[in-house]
Amino acid sequence: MTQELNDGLPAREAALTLIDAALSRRGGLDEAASANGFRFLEPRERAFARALAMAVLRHLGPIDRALAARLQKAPPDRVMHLLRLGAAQAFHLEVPAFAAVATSVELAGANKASRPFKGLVNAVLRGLLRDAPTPDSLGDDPTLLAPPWLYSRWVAAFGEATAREIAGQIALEPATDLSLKPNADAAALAEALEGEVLPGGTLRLRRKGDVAAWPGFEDGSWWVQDAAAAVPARLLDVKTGEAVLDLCAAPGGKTLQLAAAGADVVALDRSAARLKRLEENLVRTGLSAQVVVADGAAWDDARTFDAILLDAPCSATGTFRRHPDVLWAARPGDVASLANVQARILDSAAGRLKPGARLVYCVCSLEPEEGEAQVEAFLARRPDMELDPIQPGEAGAPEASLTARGTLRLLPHQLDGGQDGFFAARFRKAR
Ligand SMILES: C[S@@+](CC[C@H](N)C(=O)[O-])C[C@H]1O[C@@H](n2cnc3c(N)ncnc32)[C@H](O)[C@@H]1O
Repeated sequence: MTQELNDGLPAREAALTLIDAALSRRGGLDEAASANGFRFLEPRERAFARALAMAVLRHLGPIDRALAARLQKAPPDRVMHLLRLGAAQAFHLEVPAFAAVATSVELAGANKASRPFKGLVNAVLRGLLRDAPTPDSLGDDPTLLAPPWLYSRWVAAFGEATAREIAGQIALEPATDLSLKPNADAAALAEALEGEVLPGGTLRLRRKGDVAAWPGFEDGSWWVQDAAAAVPARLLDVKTGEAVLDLCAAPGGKTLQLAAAGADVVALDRSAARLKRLEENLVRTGLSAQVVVADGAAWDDARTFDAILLDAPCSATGTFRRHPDVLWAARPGDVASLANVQARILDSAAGRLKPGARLVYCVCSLEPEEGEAQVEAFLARRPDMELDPIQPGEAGAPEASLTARGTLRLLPHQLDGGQDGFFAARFRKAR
């Protein structure tokens, strides 16, 4: 083993931890990435470990299928992750085949649980690289990129052709999107950051790296927010001085939009830890909001509002471009139980609106139970609420995302370069 390959071993070992955490529990990847063992790696190693784990998770379906064809029975988890890591490096990260194999074999030998499988790791990876030398020959077919149960749901909801388009986005690395403060010079920032201004005003960049070092970060001219995630707050069209409640606010991308538009914002969330990030974002951007830690369904406060944004907790299946782990950690029962939570918070939101006030409900989910079905059930429960149809081209949303009902079903492939999957609907309370 050369020194150069040895240098990459801590990052690869850390990647194994990330993969294991991502596949074993919801939120596991983020948890593992903020654990001390990971944070104390050199920044370069940390970035490499993350890139390795992402490459595995973005291509997990096809990689696992190719490996399964070479394994008589499933090996222990660590061995399976090592095989996945070897395959992802060789097929998707331009790591030379010999290095992908040698480092996986070395790491197999470094641990008691995987040591007996050193020979298997070597043989399986060598065979795979010999017989399937390109990602295409590995079978990087969109229909394999999502877990089968989720893919079947997307076929049922959107049809086979659209489900393929959606799933095809799983393998692609997303751009970085920025939301700009209204007084920021979009053209100057676009030039400085080599970005493109999208309809609606999001600045899309291809650059990677430490965003805190980019022009405009320190002076709070922008914050990172996916193009689709920026749409719902625009739909509220808030005015200076309006009383606005952001009912599931943290880490605060949408609160910043509402505050930047001049509204008097209450930013509520159940998670104090996530609200800390929201407060840091407010300080950096020089914006203000009243921050409240509470359960949005049971907040003991009698105030009513001109507008409410409810970006509800959800299965987050639409965020797979940056969080491919959500696809593999989600369980079929999650959608129904989250839909119940959403309904409770929606009802609470309706009770906090002034007569004639607006409510925007959104979720970063691709699942109809959390979107279209949630809207119909809410309207049936609340005769005092009516749908306020969204107009074509409103808020910078691609026209293809507008449904016949006047809600938005933003799908990942509907924007050149991709976007998160989101659902949004706007309601108005009777006067
Ligand atoms: C999709 S995220 C919100 C993202 C945020 N709107 C933004 O743009 O940055 C959902 C949030 O709902 C919060 N949450 C979950 N259950 C809640 C509840 N019952 N009441 C209030 N917040 C809740 C979570 O802590 C999480 O921060």
